[in-house]
Amino acid sequence: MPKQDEVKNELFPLLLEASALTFGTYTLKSGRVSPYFFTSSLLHTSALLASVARAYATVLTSPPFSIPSAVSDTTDCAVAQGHEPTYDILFGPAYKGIPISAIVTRELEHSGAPYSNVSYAFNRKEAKDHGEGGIIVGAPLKDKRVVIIDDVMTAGTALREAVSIIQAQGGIVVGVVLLLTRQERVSETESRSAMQVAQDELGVPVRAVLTFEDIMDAVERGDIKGAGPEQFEQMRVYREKYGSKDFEERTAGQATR
Ligand SMILES: O=P(O)(O)OC[C@H]1O[C@H](OP(=O)(O)OP(=O)(O)O)[C@H](O)[C@@H]1O
Ligand SMILES: O=C(O)c1cc(=O)[nH]c(=O)[nH]1
Repeated sequence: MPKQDEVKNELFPLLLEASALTFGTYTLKSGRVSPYFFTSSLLHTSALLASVARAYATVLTSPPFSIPSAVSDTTDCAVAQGHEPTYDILFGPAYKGIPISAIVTRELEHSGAPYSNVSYAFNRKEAKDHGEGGIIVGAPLKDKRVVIIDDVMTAGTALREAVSIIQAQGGIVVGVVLLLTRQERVSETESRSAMQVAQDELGVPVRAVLTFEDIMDAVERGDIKGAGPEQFEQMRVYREKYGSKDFEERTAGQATR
């Protein structure tokens, strides 16, 4: 089983146990009214934080975020020296991205010497006008390769804000890693997902440990306490309204295979 599927299988039941996924009526940052909500702020125990950190770190230490290290030619045959990161900094957008960027940076220390200088940074939602001032906390971003780490992506507003903050500081966005992509269209006029738009426009990899499809499948199987056929139908209707084009294309492709 691919490493990233193993991570998903380990993490998903823990998220459910922590009630990080709930069903009801929720107004989102985008103004959309959703029948489900993912609350990463409930992942606050040391055991859960450890699992969350491992999940992100697994993605970040695998291609395309990590690449084989420079080969050594001290002998006639070149020998690969493991992997090294393609990034210098993990950036967590305020607020929920903040603890995540810190715990994942800490977790990377277990991945060997090439990761020991990976740093974290995050923004303040309001600029500080005393002390060190400014809106960035953590590593300076100028000329650094930055991966954005967030919990969930819906319409991509938080991601766009993070990209402009990083670019204004002279940083270079080289990737995005999320816990959950809700696979929604960006807007009425942009039917691609926020994830696809970010990949197309920034030209960088965007990955999520879990997808909306994973949640739908789990609800359909009856694996989630408090979510049955009624919730499945509400999610189906919500997907009709806000599902992205790339999501539709993939499910159509699966149906014809
Ligand atoms: O893709 P989008 O439509 O932007 O929605 C997703 C964003 O919304 C939430 O943050 P939010 O800013 O609501 O709150 P927080 O301060 O609790 O992190 C979430 O943590 C994502 O960052
Ligand atoms: O789009 C959002 O605002 C949003 C969705 C979600 O599932 N969880 C969250 O924290 N924010």
